This record gives sequence, C-alpha cells and structure tokens, in this order.
Amino acid sequence: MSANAIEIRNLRKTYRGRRGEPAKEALKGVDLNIPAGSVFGLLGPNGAGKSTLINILAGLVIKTAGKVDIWGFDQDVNPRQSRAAIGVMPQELNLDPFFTPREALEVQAGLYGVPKSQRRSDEILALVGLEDKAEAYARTLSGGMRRRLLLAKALVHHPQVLVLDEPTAGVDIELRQMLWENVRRLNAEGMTIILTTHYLEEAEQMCDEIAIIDHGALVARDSTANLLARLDTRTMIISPEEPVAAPPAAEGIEVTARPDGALAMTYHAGRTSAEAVLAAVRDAGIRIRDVRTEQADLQDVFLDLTRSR
Ligand SMILES: Nc1ncnc2c1ncn2[C@@H]1O[C@H](COP(=O)(O)OP(=O)(O)OP(=O)(O)O)[C@@H](O)[C@H]1O
Repeated sequence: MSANAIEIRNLRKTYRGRRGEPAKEALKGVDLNIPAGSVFGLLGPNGAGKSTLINILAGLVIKTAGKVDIWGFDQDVNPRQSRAAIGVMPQELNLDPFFTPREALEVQAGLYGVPKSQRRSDEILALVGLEDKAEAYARTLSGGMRRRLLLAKALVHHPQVLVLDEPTAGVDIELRQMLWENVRRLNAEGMTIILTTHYLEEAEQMCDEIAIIDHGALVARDSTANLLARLDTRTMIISPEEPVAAPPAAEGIEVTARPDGALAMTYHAGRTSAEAVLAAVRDAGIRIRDVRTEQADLQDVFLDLTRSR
C-alpha cells in the first residue's frame, strides 16, 4: 500500500448524448492522489463532475479512460479488491422499502462477501443511532433515519475508504452533528474520508485537504490551510464621516464605493500594510467614522478559482 488511499491518473468520462444531444465530457483527464488517513474534500460547482468521479470510484459509472487505484488495487486489474476497499454513502435515499435496517445491513454484507462471523450489524446500527429501529421497515423511517441507514450500509464491509456524497444536504443540525462525530471518530481510527459538500464552511472545518474541480478539470488541490493562505487579500471597509467626493488612490489598493457610501479597500496583506491603507484614506482628506476588515474564506477561494472559467 502506498501512502495514497486513492490514485487517479488521466481519468476521463464522456457520457453519450441522449436523444440527439451532443456527448458530454464530464471528466477531462483528472490526476488526483488522496492521502491515506486524510479527510479529503472534493468541491466544485453544480455539474463540475464530482458525482461522476465518485461514482467511478464506487464502481457505479464506467470510466471512458484512465487509471484508478483504490487502496493499491487497480480497478481494472483487481476489481473485487478495489471495490472492497471503498464504501459509499450516496446522495439519493435509495433503500429497499421492505427491508428492516438490520436486514438491509445483512444483505449488504452478503453482497460484499462478509462472513457471518465478521458481521457487526448491531454495532454499526448503534454507531449511527439506529439501534431502536433495527426491526422497522425502511419505508417507515424518516429522511434523517434513512440517511443514517445509508451511512451504516457504507460501513458493513469495513472499507478503508469512506465516500460521503453531499451527506449534509438538507439535514437537520442533530443529524449533521452525528455525521461529523462519526466522520471524526472513523478518521481517528484510520479510515480515509472523502466528502463532497456545498457547505464550504463545513469543508473548511472538516477537511485536511481539498480538491476543486470545475468543468471536468482539477483547478486546485492543496491543504485547506494553503488554499486559504493563497488568497491573502483583505478588504478594509471604511465608513466615512461625510460623503466622499474623491476616493483615495494608492498603489496596491483597489477602492470601490459601496451603495451605503462606505469604501471597500482591497489589498494584499503580504505586500501592503493596514497602516498604508489607512494613510491613503487620511491623505485623501477623508475622516473615518468606522473601520472593519473582511478576510478571505474558502468561499472566496472557490469563487476566485471557478468564476473566471
Ligand atoms: N448519465 C449522464 N448522461 C449524460 N450526461 C450526464 C450524466 N450524468 C452526468 N452528466 C453530465 O455530466 C456533467 C457532470 O455531472 P456530475 O453529476 O458529475 O456533476 P456534479 O459536480 O456532481 O454536480 P452536482 O453537484 O450538481 O451533482 C454535467 O454536465 C451532467 O449534466
């Protein structure tokens, strides 16, 4: 096993066009390594290709070209081993309505060839907080409980890599906390976690490393800290005492007037000091009523990388 849980080389997927529509190139040659033991975020705007990539990892979508290794097993050479190394919690609540949670886990374990002696259905149900519902029919479970069951199903074969596709979209706070507690616990036990999320704040908090894809191509791949540091822009918001006639001008500072009359002064903290920004304001004869600063967050990094494309 290398230090990477997943190694992806030149991964391509072109969907055939349906009913006269043109073919769709959803992945355009993606190279990506996901370190073992990390919590890895896969981000991108709608239609970027995240689900396609995850579904290829899960063995649900057949790639057009490229190489995918999961836990050291090439998907094409060792399909069974590579599939056994990964568990996927899908976005859709696709559950058989006639199975109870315990039955659903047993069936899933059977599909993955987990011997009866190694099955831990009750333990996994307890982990996701469904022990009381072990004998309830899936159709009687709430949306939140179904999600818990999907997570449980993804864990039955003890995968080394767990993929969570938009796990917290539209879920309540309690379930969100349960999910993140479990992610932290499983990761602490050594499981590699890959997640997609639309909540960038969540990615910022949870992920050690992040890849951003857009239009089927990788546009960034770095530690969360480095990605955030990449944008060292700050914006100082100056509320003037009286309306500003001539905005300040200084090298390295971009000034825009906000509708409420405030001046947004954007600068690179590495090159321009806050003092220089304030001096430019005073030099323009502007009296300052209030000052605050805005820092870049993952949302800014994300927009910066995906907007221009
Ligand atoms: N089965 C399919 N047939 C044809 N085109 C598809 C198919 N599945 C996805 N696509 C197209 O491929 C592109 C990538 O889709 P994908 O679902 O992977 O994006 P995504 O990043 O997961 O988006 P979202 O966050 O909205 O789920 C999109 O343009 C989508 O319309």
